[in-house]
Amino acid sequence: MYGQIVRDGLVNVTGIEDLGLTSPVLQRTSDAFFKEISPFLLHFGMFVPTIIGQCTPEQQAKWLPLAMDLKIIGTYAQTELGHGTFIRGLETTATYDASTEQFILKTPKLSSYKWWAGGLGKTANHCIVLAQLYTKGVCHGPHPFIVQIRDTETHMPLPGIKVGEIGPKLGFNTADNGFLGFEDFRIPRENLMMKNAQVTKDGTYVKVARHGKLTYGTMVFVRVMLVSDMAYCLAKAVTIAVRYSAVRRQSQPKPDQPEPQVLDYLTQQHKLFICISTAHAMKLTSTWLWNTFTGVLADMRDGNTDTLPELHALSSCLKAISTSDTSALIEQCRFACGGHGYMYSSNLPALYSFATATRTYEGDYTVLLLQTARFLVKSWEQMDEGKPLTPTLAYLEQSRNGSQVSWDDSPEGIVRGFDAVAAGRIGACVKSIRKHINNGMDYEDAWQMTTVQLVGAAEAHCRAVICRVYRDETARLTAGCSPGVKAVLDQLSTLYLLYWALERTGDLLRFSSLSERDIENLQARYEALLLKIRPNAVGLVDAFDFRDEVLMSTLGSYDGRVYERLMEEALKTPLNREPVSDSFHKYIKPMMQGKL
Ligand SMILES: CCCCCCCC/C=C\CCCC(=O)SCCNC(=O)CCNC(=O)[C@H](O)C(C)(C)COP(=O)(O)OP(=O)(O)OC[C@H]1O[C@@H](n2cnc3c(N)ncnc32)[C@H](O)[C@@H]1OP(=O)(O)O
Ligand SMILES: Cc1cc2nc3c(=O)[nH]c(=O)nc-3n(C[C@H](O)[C@H](O)[C@H](O)COP(=O)(O)OP(=O)(O)OC[C@H]3O[C@@H](n4cnc5c(N)ncnc54)[C@H](O)[C@@H]3O)c2cc1C
Repeated sequence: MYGQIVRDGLVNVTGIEDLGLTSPVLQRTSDAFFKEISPFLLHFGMFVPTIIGQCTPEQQAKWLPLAMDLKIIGTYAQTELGHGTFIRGLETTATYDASTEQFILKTPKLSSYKWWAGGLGKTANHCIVLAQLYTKGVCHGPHPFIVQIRDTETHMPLPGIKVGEIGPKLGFNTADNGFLGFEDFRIPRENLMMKNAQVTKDGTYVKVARHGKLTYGTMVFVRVMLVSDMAYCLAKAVTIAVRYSAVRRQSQPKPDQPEPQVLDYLTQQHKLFICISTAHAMKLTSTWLWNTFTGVLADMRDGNTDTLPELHALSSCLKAISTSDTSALIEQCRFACGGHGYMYSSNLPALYSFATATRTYEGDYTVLLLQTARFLVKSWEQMDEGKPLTPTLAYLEQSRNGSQVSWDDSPEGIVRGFDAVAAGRIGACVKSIRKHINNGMDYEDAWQMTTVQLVGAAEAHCRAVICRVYRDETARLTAGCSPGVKAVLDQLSTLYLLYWALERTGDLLRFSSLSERDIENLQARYEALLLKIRPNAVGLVDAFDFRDEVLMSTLGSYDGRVYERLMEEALKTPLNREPVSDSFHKYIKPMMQGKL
């Protein structure tokens, strides 16, 4: 299994590199090789971006060509057995020895061992290691180091290195996630990645970057990328589920009628059409986020880090919500396919196991939403002090006078409704924190007592951002489309708004003038829209344009030969090589004969 996945991975990487293909094609072409994950994912996904983001030009000149030519294979080892979220609590140390101009790496306890890095177990010979930097007896916090861990000729672990694979997981079982321990392992001073901080030969620590969190830059980049990855992953899952639902016929609602396509059931449309809308919503939002990200990078190149906090807040909540929504909706796609959706050959289990992992890695869902909440509360307090708000928080102004937003069920009105919900929930959090403080709590305890509400406020803010971006970008991009295409894409964006308005009626009743009758109207409009989308459902997923080789699904292939493909895959199962398993003769027959 591992050998084959490495072979496929190299064919994929070297083949595409030779063809000089761009990342979208890389993304689609890669998926034609793996149902799960390549052991080389972290090399290109984090090792190379960290060299670019954390190394000086001189260091890049040394390491980047080696990495891009696959002369070294890397990964990103930050998480430890004992710490993942709390980076400032990482236990691996890098202590500078000025007499030899080296750092000494140590994992002092079992809990200090690096754990999880993709490709670390058996594939990588280098890695980025986040370690607490000590020099002249002072700890300067977590810093990135580039560390060779295996001999590039023999691939044997270097002396002082303990490395191996962490074992089976829910998914990602071809990712070769590993563990790594250091026993007084020495690396040259130059292996500290010195773009944001340096250590001179005599051990003097020099802070270069104005912002203390630029070390975390790779995580922001990956979070931004993951939003796009989620759109792509969900689009594959809903392509499989909609195509299968068009082929599958089941039950007999009317005695004199043939069994209908299950796609004709309104409940099936309710399960699946939000998945089509969400794939579009996340793709458009990810492009908007990417443009925001590149804008902040440009500002930072000019020495201006003022826009970084908003980018951190946006990337955190959009990564959390996109991965959470995608995990839930891919599972919904599986549910929609009945028993055959549970077959590994459907590819829905593998898509689910990938998506649900993203809810955790690169920042746990709750933790990242609390990071966004921290920014929202600070923004509210700045608004109270009369300071200007950042663009994505302009809606807070509407809540300043505390008046309730009047409900308007037009698409723009619903977007304003979500703004009102976000503003109201943030305001409620601020009120809760202040109440606890007035009752004698310190700020940290008052914050902790409000965290359940804070997570909800961050989710509401993120939903409001997605709704607004999805609607605005759809309007902008369909301006030049044919009326037919515009109508269908408008239906999808309206469906997203109606779906989430119905999911959040409690909040809308609390923070707008929404009435019971309005809710009835929303429900009726939603159901009517499902029926309108039905005729275009298969065309909409075909438009995602996944080749069968990329979908890798017995249920989602373009020709619809579902039952033939299921049987073809079943007959390939090793257990079907012989009519009678040798376990019969070894165990079952003796048992039947009372001889066990
Ligand atoms: C081709 C591309 C392909 C991409 C796809 C690749 C897929 C690869 C597959 C799998 C890889 C998985 C890899 C990993 O999982 S790597 C490990 C990821 N780990 C994490 O994400 C850890 C999450 N934890 C954190 O981010 C932080 O610990 C924290 C939760 C933010 C808390 O940190 P800390 O306690 O230091 O921070 P505070 O809460 O006290 O905040 C201090 C101030 O710093 C600001 N801050 C925090 N983080 C950032 C950041 N990333 N960027 C900018 N600013 C940040 C925070 O807002 C506070 O600011 P303030 O002004 O409010 O004080
Ligand atoms: C498939 C996969 C691949 C991975 N690949 C890599 C990799 O290549 N490199 C790497 O370095 N890491 C990798 N990781 C590790 C990943 O980054 C961590 O698992 C993730 O950051 C979460 O940290 P944790 O596991 O310590 O969970 P914890 O933070 O211990 O979370 C446990 C629980 O505590 C809660 N919690 C934690 N802190 C707070 C808080 N402040 N407030 C409220 N609740 C809190 C969480 O919400 C969660 O419910 C990978 C993980 C997975 C699953």
